[in-house]
Amino acid sequence: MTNQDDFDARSQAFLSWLQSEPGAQISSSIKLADLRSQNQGRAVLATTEIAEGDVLFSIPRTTILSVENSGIAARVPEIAELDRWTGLIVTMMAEDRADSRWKKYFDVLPRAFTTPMFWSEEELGELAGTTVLDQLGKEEAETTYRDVVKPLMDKYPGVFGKVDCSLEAYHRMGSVILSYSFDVERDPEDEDEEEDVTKLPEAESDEEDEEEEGDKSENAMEVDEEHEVVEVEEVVEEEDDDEDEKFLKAMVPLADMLNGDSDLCNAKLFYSKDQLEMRATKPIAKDEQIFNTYGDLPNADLLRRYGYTRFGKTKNDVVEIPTQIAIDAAGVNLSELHLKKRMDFMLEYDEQQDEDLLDDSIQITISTCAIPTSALLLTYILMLKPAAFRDLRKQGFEAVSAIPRKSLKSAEQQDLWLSILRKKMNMYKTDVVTDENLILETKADQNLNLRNAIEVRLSEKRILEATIKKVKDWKIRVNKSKELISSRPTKRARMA
Ligand SMILES: C[S@@+](CC[C@H](N)C(=O)[O-])C[C@H]1O[C@@H](n2cnc3c(N)ncnc32)[C@H](O)[C@@H]1O
Repeated sequence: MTNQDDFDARSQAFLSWLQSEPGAQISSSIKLADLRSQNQGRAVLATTEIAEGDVLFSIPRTTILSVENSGIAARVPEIAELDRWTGLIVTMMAEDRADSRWKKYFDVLPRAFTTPMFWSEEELGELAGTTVLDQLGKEEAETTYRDVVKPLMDKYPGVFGKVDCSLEAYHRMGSVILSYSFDVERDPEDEDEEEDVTKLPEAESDEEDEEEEGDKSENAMEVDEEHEVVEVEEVVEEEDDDEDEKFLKAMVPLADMLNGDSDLCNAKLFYSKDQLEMRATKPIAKDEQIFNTYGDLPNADLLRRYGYTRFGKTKNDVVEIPTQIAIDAAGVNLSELHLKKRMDFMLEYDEQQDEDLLDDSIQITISTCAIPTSALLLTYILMLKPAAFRDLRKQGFEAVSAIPRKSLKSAEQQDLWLSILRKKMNMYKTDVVTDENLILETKADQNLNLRNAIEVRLSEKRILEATIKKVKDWKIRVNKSKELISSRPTKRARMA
């Protein structure tokens, strides 16, 4: 059998299996297609014109692959104690066998990935300076495998004796879940009407949360009173206990065969009590690809989670500067004790005012290319002369919020931020000009990983370049503000 025949046969067998599941329905207006030549794997295409609101397919809740639907948890009670993520990994490792109910589904799930989790050390080196490396979580995952997953599998040879229990299989399932799973609300009937829409477990800024909410309510469609459907979110990674209770981490066959594109998204998954339904959210032309959205993610996140980048489409990109770099630079003249006092003050400010001066990283978005006010406040407070800091502390947190914005853009801050931005720029392996040349000669079909790495790091460096220019252009009215100490390290600090 040729590779192509095998690919097509798997797609066909998968669709036949799904159609045979009681209650499952797949419209004849869609088909699975092979877009491997475009590095997009399987994809769903329209076979006819589709109207907005049309149901493309409907999957019973009983068909989804989840801890609850698999019989494994009944034989391995410890699975109930695991977090949703690890629980599903362990369940899927046990289900990945010839006689599994989901065998035909496993046959179309990937066994190889283009995500950096599977890159060589040399390839990872190409991502130096980007946030992808910090957020990879490979060591953490391997610790969970060693300390939790492997001992559990060894304890139940009757369940795991004949399946692949290797670290590779564990990483593979983790990656499948990261890029294919959904968070499905467990029991929509228990919810207040207002809260029917699934929420993103990952904490975004308040502003973004509000936007998400608005978006979802707009998209949530009601069919009729008994058959209410609400939108299901593509999975995000972070966990907390509430989310564990409310949302089921699940693999939804066929729903996960839609590729993602936040600009071209024309379908969404909605749920009712018993079914999950993929519906067109726009009119779709014959032969058009049907896209879901994975959210407005920066290319760095698309690469880390899904193994692709949107070539040249950078509108969601961000640069993240570790906050520690700003603290080290701005606090260079402070003794350990004084630095601690200021940090404590800001920690309390963050808690009480719901601000994020001391987040792990400072994010500069491509849409602003500007230092966030919270970051300017952080370095401003660290650079205050001792008497000015004592005054500020005495006046309390309202005085922090009332600091005039123009004081934040002083000559001292300008010097400091230019040095921070340049430091971040120097963390990348190459400079902008080198990458601009390199990207032209690095073809995706010849070296996809390198091409993706260049897409991510070049965009980040361009954001930094634009931000440096903006900071240089700050309109500084007073030459030297009296309340700030110079950002330049003193002799004592430099020697230390
Ligand atoms: C939920 S699956 C979609 C189905 C997948 N194409 C397949 O063959 O099984 C997500 C994966 O599809 C690929 N993918 C999704 N959207 C893509 C896009 N816009 N461009 C390139 N690859 C994409 C990535 O490999 C991603 O990890």
